[in-house]
Amino acid sequence: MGIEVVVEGLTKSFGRQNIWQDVTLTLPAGEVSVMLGPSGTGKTVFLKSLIGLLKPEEGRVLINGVDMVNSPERDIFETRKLFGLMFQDGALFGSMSLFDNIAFPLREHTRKKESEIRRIVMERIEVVGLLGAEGKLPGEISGGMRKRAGLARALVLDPQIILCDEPDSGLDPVRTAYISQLLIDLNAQLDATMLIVTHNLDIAATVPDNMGMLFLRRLVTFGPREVLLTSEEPAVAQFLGGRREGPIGMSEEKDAAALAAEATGTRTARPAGPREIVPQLEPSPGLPPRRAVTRRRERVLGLLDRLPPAARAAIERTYATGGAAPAPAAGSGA
Ligand SMILES: Nc1ncnc2c1ncn2[C@@H]1O[C@H](COP(=O)(O)OP(=O)(O)OP(=O)(O)O)[C@@H](O)[C@H]1O
Repeated sequence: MGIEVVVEGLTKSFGRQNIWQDVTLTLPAGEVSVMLGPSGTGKTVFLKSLIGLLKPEEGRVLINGVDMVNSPERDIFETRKLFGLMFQDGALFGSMSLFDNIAFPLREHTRKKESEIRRIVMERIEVVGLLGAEGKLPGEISGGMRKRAGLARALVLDPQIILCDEPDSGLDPVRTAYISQLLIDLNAQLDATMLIVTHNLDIAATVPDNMGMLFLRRLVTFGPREVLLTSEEPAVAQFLGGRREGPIGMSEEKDAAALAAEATGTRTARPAGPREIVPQLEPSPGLPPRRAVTRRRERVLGLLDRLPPAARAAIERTYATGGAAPAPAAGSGA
């Protein structure tokens, strides 16, 4: 089963530029979580901080008792082996075939024989639907295939924590839907803890068990998906509605004048419709059910008293219908 990741009071700056401060959240073991946020809010910096590639000035990231910020490098290096990383562009070596790209972590970090490496690589290639393409160079395949190859490479060391940075970037809506399904299928097969960074509203609506959002150097919220999906926090509602009206501007934050003008002149603005919570994706036929589902249900029902009323009602509806039927979100979400 995947491993819980506990983030406590994390603050990161580059020189005088603060990226985010006091970020506290827990990625529940084996569940799928999504981190949303406008461009430049430090989502990639957050992923890199979780694996200890960037060092926040304050706070801790606890994984199996190792603090990825402050523990000795030796422990951080060992713990990093628990992770599978999928970067935005697939981060493949251009001169190597897909097979060699995917085999790379095994050749680099293990002493496995070539026959064993071949077995593992071909298994992962099959999981991501790339059988037959293993001899091709990254430049000979589409962006979607490169992403899937990047995902296959992230999986060869049997990760217990998988981090995906914008798995949808550069993909059309259909390919994005396939990637969404693949992420859920992987979770069903591996039971790994997963964190996906994305701007994509379809992924946000259908994939995660939990969701958070970074905005204005803070974690706006993090919790069961229903909390964010029913949130009336202006930045969350604007982001999920994909609207111009609201506190998020072209360069992250609107100034006061722009907000005031908007407040007096929005009569012509597109009205916000009610938000719906669509059902979460199920694993593809033939795959085992996600083990996270039962654990999550218990965990979330235990949290109910502490959640906002709209989220509570949405969770109760989800579980009353076995999680399969759509449930309208309470409130319009501004
Ligand atoms: N190594 C670095 N040194 C200095 N500044 C950095 C470094 N890495 C990231 N930054 C800055 O941190 C900020 C956040 O970057 P990051 O890539 O994490 O944003 P993001 O939310 O992932 O954006 P996007 O959604 O556009 O990918 C940016 O202003 C970026 O310039």
